[in-house]
Amino acid sequence: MGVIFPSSFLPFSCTKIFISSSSTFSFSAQTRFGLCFRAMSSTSESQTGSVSSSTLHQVPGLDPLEMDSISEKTFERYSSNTVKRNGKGVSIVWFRNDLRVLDNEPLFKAWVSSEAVLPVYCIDPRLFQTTYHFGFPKTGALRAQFMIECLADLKKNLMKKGLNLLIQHGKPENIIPLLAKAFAAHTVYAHKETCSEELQVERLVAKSLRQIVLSPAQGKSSRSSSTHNPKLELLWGSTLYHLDDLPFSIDSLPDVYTQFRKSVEAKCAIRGCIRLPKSLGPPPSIDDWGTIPSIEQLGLHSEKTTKGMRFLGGEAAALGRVTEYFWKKDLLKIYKDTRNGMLGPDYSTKFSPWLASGSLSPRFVYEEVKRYEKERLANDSTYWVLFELIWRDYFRFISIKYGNSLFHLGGPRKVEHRWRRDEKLFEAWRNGCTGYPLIDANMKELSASGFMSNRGRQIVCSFLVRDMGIDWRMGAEWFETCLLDYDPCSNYGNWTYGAGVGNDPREDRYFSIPKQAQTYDPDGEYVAFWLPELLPLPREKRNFPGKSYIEQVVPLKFGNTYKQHSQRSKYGGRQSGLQRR
Ligand SMILES: Cc1cc2nc3c(=O)[nH]c(=O)nc-3n(C[C@H](O)[C@H](O)[C@H](O)COP(=O)(O)OP(=O)(O)OC[C@H]3O[C@@H](n4cnc5c(N)ncnc54)[C@H](O)[C@@H]3O)c2cc1C
Ligand SMILES: Nc1ncnc2c1ncn2[C@@H]1O[C@H](COP(=O)(O)OP(=O)(O)OP(=O)(O)O)[C@@H](O)[C@H]1O
Repeated sequence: MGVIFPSSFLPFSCTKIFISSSSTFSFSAQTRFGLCFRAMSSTSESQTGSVSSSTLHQVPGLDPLEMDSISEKTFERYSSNTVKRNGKGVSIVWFRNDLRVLDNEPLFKAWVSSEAVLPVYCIDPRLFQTTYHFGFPKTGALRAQFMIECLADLKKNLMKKGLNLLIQHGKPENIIPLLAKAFAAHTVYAHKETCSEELQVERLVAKSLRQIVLSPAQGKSSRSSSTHNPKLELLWGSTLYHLDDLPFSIDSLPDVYTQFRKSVEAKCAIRGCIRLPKSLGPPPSIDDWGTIPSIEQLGLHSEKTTKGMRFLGGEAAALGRVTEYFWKKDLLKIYKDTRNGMLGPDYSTKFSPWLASGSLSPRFVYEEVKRYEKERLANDSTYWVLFELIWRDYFRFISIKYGNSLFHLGGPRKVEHRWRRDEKLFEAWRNGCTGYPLIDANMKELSASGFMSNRGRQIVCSFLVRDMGIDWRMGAEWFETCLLDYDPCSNYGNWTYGAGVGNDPREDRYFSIPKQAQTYDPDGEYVAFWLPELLPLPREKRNFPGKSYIEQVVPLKFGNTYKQHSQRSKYGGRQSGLQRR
């Protein structure tokens, strides 16, 4: 099919970047291999006590050949010889936040229903504009880099399956219909999203496809004798439990997590992963498949992670991380005991960046947990990973039920509260200069690596909204910029929880900094890693450095020391301290 394409273009205006960059780093397969990383041993640093403030961990800590071999074997294990193709003409797969081959239903359906599949990814300029209220970069450089790596790996994996990935720069509603017309595609398959920005794009794509008229003579796609429009078929595929299998309608989805979890666990089964044939080819004939952009072409400056964790984007890395965490390091069996850690790659799975980009299917994680339980052991820890993944499901389904109120100041419960928008305080929080080492270390980790532990996220969220009294959406939007695993449902869902405007049965989720420091960083290893100036202090002083550290920008709501805090609580302070879940 010798069709001439609209050539790639870059309609982006340069976005202001908030995090400064000291060096340039342009991704290529070669540079990825060439980077110097220290591989992790099977125990985390916090367990061994050997913290070096310059440590950089690649996640996963596997070499590229090992990752390739893991993904080959996994694809092999998940391929099917029995599925049959029975369609005509061309179908399009519009990739969105589902940058994977394994367990990808749109890809499967497109293959079954056509003679040729055209996989497309549109680099949407809106993703590189600014956040809704406070004008931060919508996508920070580290997540953009991660996305670039995901695209490179997706292209590679599709090529292994006999296809390719067409990369186009522009809005899907402009590009997809042009392609549908050029290839006389009968259907565009994609995964369904739930938040209004993504839903709006779906509506626009559907609308512009309706304006494309294909004659019966166009392509081999027409099954009828009359003219027709290409269809947009949206499929559910981002959660463990399928939307259609929920035991309640979305309107009556339980607001309380525990009720939601118990109900789905009792009444729903998790569907098996979709199995694809070994080859999905041939693709339609295309002269120019487009190029994966560099970070600069996205209007951003490259940033290099030099300490902490450096996550590799892509499905091969995602499958590698599952293998590393479950099978190689055998960490699944202790997950529940380690998951509240903050330092190093091994206290928790670190699956979230790949889950958010869709390079990893939660159903695949489920099947791996079950395999591990069968082949190694089943305990509270093996179950707890699923428990946490159900939180992810919960926030996604809540986003359908509550729509935009998830993003509104009063949250789903429409809570009235006076919030501050003190820029100076916010800047201190964002830059990690609050005078509280635990807050500062976490915020520095976020800026430097695009990641923060769940414990850290809860602590810095509580500090911003409770101790500083700042509009929680400022924090949520900053997380939106920085997080590699940014996902609107999990991010805004957790922030509404932390701000007390979500559906949390515990209304005042206050985290006492001194108590959190004493419980989760008793030797100050975490804070000394991110704030090396604290390293010379005695371990018990690192979280309580007094005048030897920068001045505290606000007092704590319930006092500055753990002791004081306990006394106040006794005399009527709100419930605080350890907030495990
Ligand atoms: C204020 C705040 C903002 C957050 N923003 C995001 C976000 O944008 N994207 C995101 O994926 N997670 C978010 N989380 C949830 C959680 O912090 C991360 O999913 C987790 O830290 C990722 O690390 P992990 O993969 O090692 O998690 P693990 O502890 O290994 O958990 C396994 C998986 O379970 C899911 N999960 C665990 N905890 C939660 C949770 N509280 N909510 C939803 N899913 C969960 C994640 O998919 C995670 O990968 C946020 C939490 C808070 C408190
Ligand atoms: N994927 C997403 N990422 C971040 N924010 C999102 C996403 N999808 C939707 N939103 C948020 O949803 C909100 C939609 O705002 P909008 O004002 O259009 O909603 P609304 O319900 O009409 O609000 P209002 O009632 O105040 O007019 C914005 O805050 C926007 O940032």
